[in-house]
Amino acid sequence: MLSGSRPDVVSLASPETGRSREGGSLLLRLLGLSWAYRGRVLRVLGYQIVLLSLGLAGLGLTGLAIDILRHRLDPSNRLPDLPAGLGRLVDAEREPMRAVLSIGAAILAMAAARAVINYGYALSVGYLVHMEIVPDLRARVYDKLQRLSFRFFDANKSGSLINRVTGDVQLVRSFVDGVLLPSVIMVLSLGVYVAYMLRAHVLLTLACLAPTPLLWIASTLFARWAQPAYLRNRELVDRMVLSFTEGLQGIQVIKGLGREREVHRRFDERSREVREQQQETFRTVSVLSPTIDLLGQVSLVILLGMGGLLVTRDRMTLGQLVVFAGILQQFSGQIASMATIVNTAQQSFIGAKRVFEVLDTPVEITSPEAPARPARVEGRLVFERVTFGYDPERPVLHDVHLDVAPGQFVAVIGPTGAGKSTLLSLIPRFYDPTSGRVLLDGIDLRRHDLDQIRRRMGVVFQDNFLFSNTVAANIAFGAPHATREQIERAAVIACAHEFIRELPEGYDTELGEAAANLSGGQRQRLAIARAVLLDPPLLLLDDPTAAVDASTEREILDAILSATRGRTTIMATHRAHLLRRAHQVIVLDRGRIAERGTHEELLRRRGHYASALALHDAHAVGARADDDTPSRRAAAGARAAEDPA
Ligand SMILES: Nc1ncnc2c1ncn2[C@@H]1O[C@H](COP(=O)(O)OP(=O)(O)OP(=O)(O)O)[C@@H](O)[C@H]1O
Repeated sequence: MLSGSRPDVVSLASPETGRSREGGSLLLRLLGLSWAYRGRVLRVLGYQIVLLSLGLAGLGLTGLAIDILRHRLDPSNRLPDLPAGLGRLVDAEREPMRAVLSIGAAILAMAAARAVINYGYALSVGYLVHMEIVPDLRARVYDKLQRLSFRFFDANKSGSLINRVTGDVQLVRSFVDGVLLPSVIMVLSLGVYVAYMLRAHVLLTLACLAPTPLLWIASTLFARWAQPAYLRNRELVDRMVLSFTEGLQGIQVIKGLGREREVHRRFDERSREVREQQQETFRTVSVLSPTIDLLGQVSLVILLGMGGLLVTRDRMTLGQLVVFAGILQQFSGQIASMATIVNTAQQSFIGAKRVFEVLDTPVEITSPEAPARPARVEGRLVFERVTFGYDPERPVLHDVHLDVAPGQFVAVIGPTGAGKSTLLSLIPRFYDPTSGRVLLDGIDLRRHDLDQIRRRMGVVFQDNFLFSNTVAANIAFGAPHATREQIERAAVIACAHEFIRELPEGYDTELGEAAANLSGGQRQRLAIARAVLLDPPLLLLDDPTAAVDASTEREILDAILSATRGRTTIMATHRAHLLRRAHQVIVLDRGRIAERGTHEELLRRRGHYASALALHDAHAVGARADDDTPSRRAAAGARAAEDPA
């Protein structure tokens, strides 16, 4: 026997648990992710190496021009050696101005080349992050969310999930274009600059680089502060997004109860929390950049003092000092960009942690390695001593036994919270039992191929989601390759064909968001058509008449009865019209089967069943609770049984 799956943690890690996975492993993982795009990353770096070389060559040429001019003004100053190509074209000794102008033209040509290469670089980076990394990662997170089990969605708020697919994926992307590429470029440039400076003057270089360790200290201190601040920010944004989506999804209730102001105020509060936290973060982040900038300027002051001394003592030419200063300025510029890199890195680590949490969550409900794939499903369904709890310590179904023969119609009735929906949700394996087994045609559901069994079950809920697409596409949602004939046949079974034909464009009519342009009864019939499209041997209906008013109930009842014909059907319902037609009625009470039998048998017993029917009847007519004595309930149950619908 298979044991029930009981993962202890499906909730995404809290900040505390998340911290253990920080640092090195996160960085390695991000590097691993970037490795998948190494071709384009290398191309982008190639562009940068060319840009760097051109920049350095331009600076070197500027130094040459200055030294040629110095020699012209005072011939005792050494005339620099021109690069071979330029030396052959012009004699700097005899025609210094021509030499300077030629150098100027070369610098201009190189600047033009840099502009073109910069354009190619920008395009390449844009393509890499926006056309490759973000869509790939978003698809991976979305795909994982689709495969995760209901337990995961019970434990995690939609605001946080939405934010992970949208904002956090962008933060992960920023690791590539905001951290990895700039860091490699920075290290490369700094390496070249330092080599260049060392060649010009070792002591001067070491003196100028003396403040550099302070930069690392500043960055480390910042990183330590920033991680928790950025994590808190993501959580606050989660709450704001949740408040926003609830405001949209619950708009009917909000307006119905006149609570717009209250809801607006709550959203404002969430938004204010984000704003205030961001403001605080911004204040601290803003200290980093000037600090690093200031340290860079200290190097320049050292250069001016020491470099000036070297020139006056003729240990260095003025041109060399100018080139040195230019390179040091570039060096400081790169160091200043470190502030942005460190800041982006902290944000991308937090985003990555949250994205990886989703990607790493184990998929609790899966197919076995070698699943049973029976060619035909007869539809015999057996619950064998099934106990289940959303929290395994607190079962909501206790020791449930049930044997449903192929083609039988079983109705489940019971007071609210008795466990009817829960019982139904174990059949398509939305959850697995904590103990016991559910068998389909004698095989444990957990041994079946998950997709195959789900495709062989039609499911209709109390309130069914329809997509903003055509009527036909909605009916064929579970079977996109269904023919128009199959779609229409399903609609006929669901008593929906007539009203669909009367829609402006029939089956091609576009439904609005959540099918707001249809009535409740019409929406429910489309859901029934969707469930019966591929003629599933099993049909599960969870109180399908609950969300519709009395006037549309009759047409749905006909649709339901037509859909159940010839299939094993399990339906949670309180409708006497349906209960009377069930082969077996199960009465659930606090997660246990309290009674079972046919409608008539159970009515005669005047026990739980009669009470449950009566309770429903009493609610339906708005009876007062204090009238709800057992004898009244039984009598009302008998009345409900007479009710044709
Ligand atoms: N996703 C969930 N997570 C945790 N507890 C849940 C979840 N869904 C239902 N429950 C709890 O399980 C118990 C059974 O709920 P269930 O929805 O199965 O009852 P029901 O008989 O279908 O009720 P109703 O007639 O009101 O739909 C209830 O106590 C409910 O609070």
